[in-house]
Amino acid sequence: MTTSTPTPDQQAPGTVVGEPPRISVGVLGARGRMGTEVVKAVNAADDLELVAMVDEGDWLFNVADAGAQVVVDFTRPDVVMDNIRFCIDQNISCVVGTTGFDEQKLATVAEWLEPKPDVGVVIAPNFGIGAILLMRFAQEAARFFPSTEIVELHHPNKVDAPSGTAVRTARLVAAARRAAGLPASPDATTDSLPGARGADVEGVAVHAVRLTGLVAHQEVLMGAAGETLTLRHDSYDRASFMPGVLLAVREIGRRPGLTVGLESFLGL
Ligand SMILES: NC(=O)C1=CN([C@@H]2O[C@H](COP(=O)(O)OP(=O)(O)OC[C@H]3O[C@@H](n4cnc5c(N)ncnc54)[C@H](OP(=O)(O)O)[C@@H]3O)[C@@H](O)[C@H]2O)C=CC1
Ligand SMILES: O=C(O)C1=N[C@H](C(=O)O)C[C@H](O)C1
Repeated sequence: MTTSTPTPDQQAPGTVVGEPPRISVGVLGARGRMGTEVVKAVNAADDLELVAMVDEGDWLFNVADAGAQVVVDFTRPDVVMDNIRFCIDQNISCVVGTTGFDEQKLATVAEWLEPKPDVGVVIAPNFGIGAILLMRFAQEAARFFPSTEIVELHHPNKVDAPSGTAVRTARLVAAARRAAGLPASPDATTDSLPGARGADVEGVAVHAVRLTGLVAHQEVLMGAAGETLTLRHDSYDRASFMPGVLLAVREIGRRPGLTVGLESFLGL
């Protein structure tokens, strides 16, 4: 099917001719590592308009006063819930990349959204398309391997460990293992030094490396008798997260309620 823009004489009476209205976007954590990149990406997009930039100590009402329709949050796990609550109260949809969400926090956000049928919130631990695909591949492969461990590797200033992506990947792998009726992993969990075997996320060991020079990387290692499968994703630049963030900003107005992960926005 081909489409063309109607000329003024073909236009229905009362229809305004011209570009569709731009989506007004506010950024929380705007001067942070991710926020800076989001500001750049929004400014470069013809269909989006940056209307507010908020950091710690700034007046959060700025985003509402500026008429933001969508807020993007890359702040800190200890402040993100207050930000989401504020936005929902103000009928502003949210695209949240900040990490630190457990089932209880997700349920709380879903509850806040119940009386707000026009507000959407998407909470995604990773907006990188490759990272999202890695999670899906790990979920698919998990049932074929008795052993799975996850190694996540990040820049030294990361605020949390393990990463939100690694925790979500481990939970998806654990769910796939349970669904397939796999017994607990056969791998020894004893460590002679505390921490040597990593963190236990629903029976999946997660190891966190922090290293100058890295950005965001993850390996999922799976083992069976005589073979291993290694899935690896590397974000070498924070630009890698931007197509996912912009997709979420454009889509969230059409997706009321809570969405966890970007998978459904990608048709996965
Ligand atoms: N989902 C994804 O794809 C990705 C998620 N992340 C996650 O995003 C989060 C941020 O990461 P990163 O950008 O590296 O962190 P930074 O520390 O670089 O940025 C956080 C920013 O948030 C600001 N901030 C702190 N408190 C508030 C507040 N109450 N309101 C508004 N702004 C506030 C900070 O300001 P100040 O410095 O003045 O305190 C800072 O500018 C982390 O949870 C990280 O894991 C990161 C990359 C990708
Ligand atoms: O803090 C980061 O940098 C990142 N945080 C997210 C996470 O914790 O999973 C996403 C990505 O790994 C980068």
